[in-house]
Parts: sequence; C-alpha cells; structure tokens
Amino acid sequence: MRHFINTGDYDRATLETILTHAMTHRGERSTALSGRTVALMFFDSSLRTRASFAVGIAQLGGNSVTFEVGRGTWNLEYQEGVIMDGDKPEHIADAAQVLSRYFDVLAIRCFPSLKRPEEDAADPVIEAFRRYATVPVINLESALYHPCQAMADMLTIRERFGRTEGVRVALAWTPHIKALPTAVPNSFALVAAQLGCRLTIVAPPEFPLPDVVMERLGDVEVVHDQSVLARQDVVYAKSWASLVNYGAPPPARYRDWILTPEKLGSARFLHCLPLRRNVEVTDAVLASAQNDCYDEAENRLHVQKSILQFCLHLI
Ligand SMILES: CC(=O)N[C@@H](CCCN)C(=O)O
Ligand SMILES: NC(=O)OP(=O)(O)O
Repeated sequence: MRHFINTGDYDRATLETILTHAMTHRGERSTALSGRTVALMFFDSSLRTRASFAVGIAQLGGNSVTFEVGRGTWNLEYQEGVIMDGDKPEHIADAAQVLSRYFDVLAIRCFPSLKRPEEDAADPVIEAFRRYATVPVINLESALYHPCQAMADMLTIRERFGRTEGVRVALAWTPHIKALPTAVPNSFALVAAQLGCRLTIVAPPEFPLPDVVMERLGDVEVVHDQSVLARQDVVYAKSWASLVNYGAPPPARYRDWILTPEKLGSARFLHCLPLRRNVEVTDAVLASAQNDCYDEAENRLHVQKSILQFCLHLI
C-alpha cells in the first residue's frame, strides 16, 4: 500500500522519481484517473490544497468529493478505546473502513490541537486513517507533516536551480499573531535534507523543531541570528509554534524577526502561504523579483498529480 503521509517513509530515489514525473508531465491532461474517485477530507481550512487537489484530479479524468468533517459529516473520534459519550458520534475506525469501500484514495487534512503536546506528537488523526483505511491515504497536512507542500517546495527549487543537491536553503522562522503548527517546517526540513540541500534552521531559541524531526536531520545547523539569511540561495519563511511554551503566540519581542528585502539579500523567497503581510514578511519582499511563492503554489498542482499516480501504482 502506497500511502503518502511523510516523505521520510520513502527513499531519495522514489521522491526524485515523483519530482521528475511532475516536471516532465507539467500541465498533463489525461485519463490516468478515469473511473477513480478521491475523498478530500478537511478537518481544517484550506485554499491551495483543496483547490489544487480538486483541479489536479479533474485534469487526470478523475473525480473528487470534498468533506468538511463535522460540518455535513459526523464529527469523527480518533482516540482508541474511548467511551464515545462526547461530541463525536462516529469513530475514524469505522469511517475509514466504510470510505475505503467507496473511494480509491482518502486524502486527509487535520491540524494539531496545539494544546496537548503528547497527543499532537503522535499525529493521531492521520495515523488512525493509516491504520484503518484499506486504500492509500494522502496527508493534506497533519499535526506533524505536510508532505505534498514539501514536494512542491523541492520541485520549485529544482526548477529554479536545476538541482536540489548543495542548494543553500534557510528555514527562517517569522513572527505571527498566533501559534502555528510545525508541520510545514518539519516536512520542509526533512525533504530538504533527504534531497541533499544544505539546510540551516534560523529561529529564536524557544522555537526548536520537534525531536522526531531533529533526530532525522542529524547534525543540521541551527542558528539564532538572521544575518545568515543573505548568504543563502533560498529563504523559506514560515512561522511555527514554540515547543517550549506550547500553544502560546510568539512573544512581541520577536516582531522584528519579520522578513525584509534587506535580510533576504539576493536569496529566492519561498513561503507555503497563507501569510500575514507585514507581520511575517513585508509587502516589499512579496513585490520583489525574488518572490517564487506563486510558482511554489502552482507546483502543488503539478506534484500532487504525480503523487496521486504514485499512490495508485500508475507511475
Ligand atoms: C495560518 C495557518 O493556520 N497556517 C497553517 C497552514 C499552512 C499551510 N497549509 C500552518 O501554519 O500550518
Ligand atoms: N500551503 C497550503 O497548504 O495552503 P492551504 O492551507 O491554503 O491549503
């Protein structure tokens, strides 16, 4: 069974095959998914993921059905062995087995609580689908990983530089008004390391990535000083929550970690979006010729069409 839950589940050659397919089949319209239907299940909001999956599936001749879990479906329980006398009338154990009888792929988005660190660290919702689904599961951003985003990021870098090997990339923490998940930085850091980028993590000391990610990154460079940004080929800007002060918004003293053209230097700019302008990144960065974040968003479409075909053993 080919799930796509974490790039770390696959070796470099497999990830490269998916990227190469996305480059060579860019813009593909075909009947590759004819007769197949994909469930797009959103426990949380989305613009790009929702749109790019629905469009990509249509371009391959397939169908999708989008669910807003808990609004139009039953609210779904994910904990094992609980007495279900609360606000969740159905268990993922049952829903996943039923949906697998209808659909060819189950694609799931569910963010972390950002309240219960041990629970979030177990990535319980996507793992419940992995356990009970009998068709491939694609992660549309879970508590811990956003592998489709990370693959689009690597496709964007590969197209821009002709390679990923040796490209100097900084994962650059940005301020925000809220605590945001670590899924995007986790998956970006993992896939950058997997595909040979020279990765530097640039964040204040209270903003480490989770141990499960750091262990896989090995001796990655972590610095608490933004002056390294201007020496990079790519600056990947993202806010994420403090694991030290779990779920709390970033302290006001870090507002000056906003990304500006001066800090960016000559590096290319990437961001998964959505972003809060003039909180995370200034308007001037987005207006600059170094901004590749719309190419990056477009690449979600291209790479996900390859991921779908990979999961269905079509490539
Ligand atoms: C603003 C917000 O909630 N961002 C989410 C979604 C990012 C892209 N899917 C995050 O930081 O994980
Ligand atoms: N980058 C991304 O996943 O965007 P959405 O949250 O809008 O899907």
